[in-house]
Amino acid sequence: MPWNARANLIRLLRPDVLRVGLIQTTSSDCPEENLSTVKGLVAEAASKSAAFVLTPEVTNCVSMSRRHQASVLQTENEDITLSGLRESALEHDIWLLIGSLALKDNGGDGRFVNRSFLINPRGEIVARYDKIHMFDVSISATETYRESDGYRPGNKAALADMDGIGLGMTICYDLRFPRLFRDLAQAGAAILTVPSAFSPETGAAHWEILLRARAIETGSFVLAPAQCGTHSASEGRGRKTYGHSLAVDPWGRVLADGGDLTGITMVDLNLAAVDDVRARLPSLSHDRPYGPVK
Ligand SMILES: O=C(O)CNC(=O)[C@H](CS)NC(=O)CCC(=O)C(=O)O
Repeated sequence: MPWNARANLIRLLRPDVLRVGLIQTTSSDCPEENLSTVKGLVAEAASKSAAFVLTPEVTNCVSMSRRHQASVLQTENEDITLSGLRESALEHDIWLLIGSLALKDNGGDGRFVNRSFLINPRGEIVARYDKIHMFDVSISATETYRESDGYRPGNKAALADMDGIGLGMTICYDLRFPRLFRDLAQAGAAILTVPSAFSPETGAAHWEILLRARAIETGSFVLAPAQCGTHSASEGRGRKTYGHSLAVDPWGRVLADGGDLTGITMVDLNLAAVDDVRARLPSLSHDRPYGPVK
């Protein structure tokens, strides 16, 4: 299909081939600064002909200080990152997954939400997903996280329609819950997104193998844009993240790895691989009932 043959259909490089840009950043705890960095990277990905661009978890603000978050985070309606990146999608005529934004929640219980957005080339929000599984983990004495102290978990899976491509939306720690990925794929997802801010320790041990496992189990593409490096913090302790934004094909092959540094990783997805792999190895349709485990 030629470029822009139909305004309502996603741009393909050639039949079945979707060009994707994974953005890897080291977001600070300053939303204005992060927005300007990410807008630049989105423009760069678009100039390299990406039709679909993805940003990591908490694109707008990486902070371990609930007090600082309370002073800089905004509600969805006010958020400058959301409005700024919707403009970028429109300007560059791309689909955009904002991996997630930390937001104040209207009418919630006072906690923030960790929310992913799919934006279409007209700059409209077509899907939202609130992270379901909270990273409440003590990896070591110095490495502890209590995500549910600050964030209210979601309770709804999100399957979005990206011009006919089923997109299953997840975030970071969700990666450890394979049933969510299976449910999304069985409901029609061909691409599963896992925007992340993984810890360096668990990242080195688990990141690639879990992403590849989710791709293999579901016969889907897995796209995982990630935060990387050492995040500066004006308040509270700083934080390090693992990086290695990854694109995996439905056979479990790593198509691209963003390494340790900020920037864009471009990758072309041959969408026909989804049907091809699922036809050759149809485990996604081979579930059998087995009753409760006793
Ligand atoms: O806290 C925020 O502002 C945004 N949330 C995150 O960065 C979350 C909770 S700390 N990170 C993860 O889920 C990493 C999971 C991970 O590293 C693993 O599963 O091993």
